[in-house]
Amino acid sequence: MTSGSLRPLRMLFLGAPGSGKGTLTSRLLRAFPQVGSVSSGDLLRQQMAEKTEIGKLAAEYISRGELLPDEIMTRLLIRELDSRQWLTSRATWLLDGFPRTDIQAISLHSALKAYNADLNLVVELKVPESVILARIVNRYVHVPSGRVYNLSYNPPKVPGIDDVTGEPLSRRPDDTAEVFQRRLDKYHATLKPLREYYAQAGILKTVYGETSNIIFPQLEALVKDSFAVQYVAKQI
Ligand SMILES: Nc1nc2c(ncn2[C@@H]2O[C@H](COP(=O)(O)OP(=O)(O)O)[C@@H](O)[C@H]2O)c(=O)[nH]1
Ligand SMILES: Nc1ncnc2c1ncn2[C@@H]1O[C@H](COP(=O)(O)OP(=O)(O)O)[C@@H](O)[C@H]1O
Repeated sequence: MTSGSLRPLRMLFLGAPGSGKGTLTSRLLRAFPQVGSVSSGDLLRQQMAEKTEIGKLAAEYISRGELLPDEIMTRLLIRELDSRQWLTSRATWLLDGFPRTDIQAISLHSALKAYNADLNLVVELKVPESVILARIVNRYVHVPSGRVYNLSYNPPKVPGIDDVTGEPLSRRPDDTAEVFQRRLDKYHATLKPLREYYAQAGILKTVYGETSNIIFPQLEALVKDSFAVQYVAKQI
């Protein structure tokens, strides 16, 4: 149910690579159809597939498990939010993968403040590293849609083929054990100041679990109870 007193949801997902941000975002959007989402990683992979200038640059950084420069990512994401008409106090959206550094968080805050459209919920996913390392080797993605599969957890109906479009799935160039470890190290290095920034702002919440099925109900409750978002029947 929506109510006048509750605010539109503007949420950021924080979580280690492979912790389930993409998976949980898809489930949240099914439960709350009004919410839109932007994944910075998906945006970059689409740019890479289209071989744009930024896509070629992204390929270099992503293959090394390094973060792209803050100002490039901030410009890309603000442009994306603007193109979706989300820079307004009435907008409801979810960000996955950006901001990822405190510099990006400060830049996003100053951009959104001007529209009275700032983030009002940051959720950190806490999943044991041993669990996520095992997932990465089985991850397949459908780049155009951002849909995520896993050979053991949620395999495609037809091997190597996206369930919805019938287009081919692909492995991510940064999902090798070596590059993944670098991304994990980078995540830990950038998380602390980012977590402190949002804890200071009073909008940081944490959800825990070894599986997305354990985490999802925690997420659903966080969103349903505090924000003006339409909730459709429980997702099976
Ligand atoms: N075994 C298992 N795999 C999962 C679970 N949740 C997500 N996955 C898979 O683990 C991989 C990482 O999930 P993803 O949503 O891409 O994580 P992200 O990198 O944080 O966006 C994907 O292949 C998912 O299909 C889970 O609860 N159990
Ligand atoms: N906000 C960002 N700042 C800098 N680089 C980014 C950002 N978002 C994504 N990237 C680049 O794209 C890669 C893939 O991002 P993403 O799909 O979010 O990966 P994961 O969630 O598995 O870490 C990152 O490892 C990084 O190289």
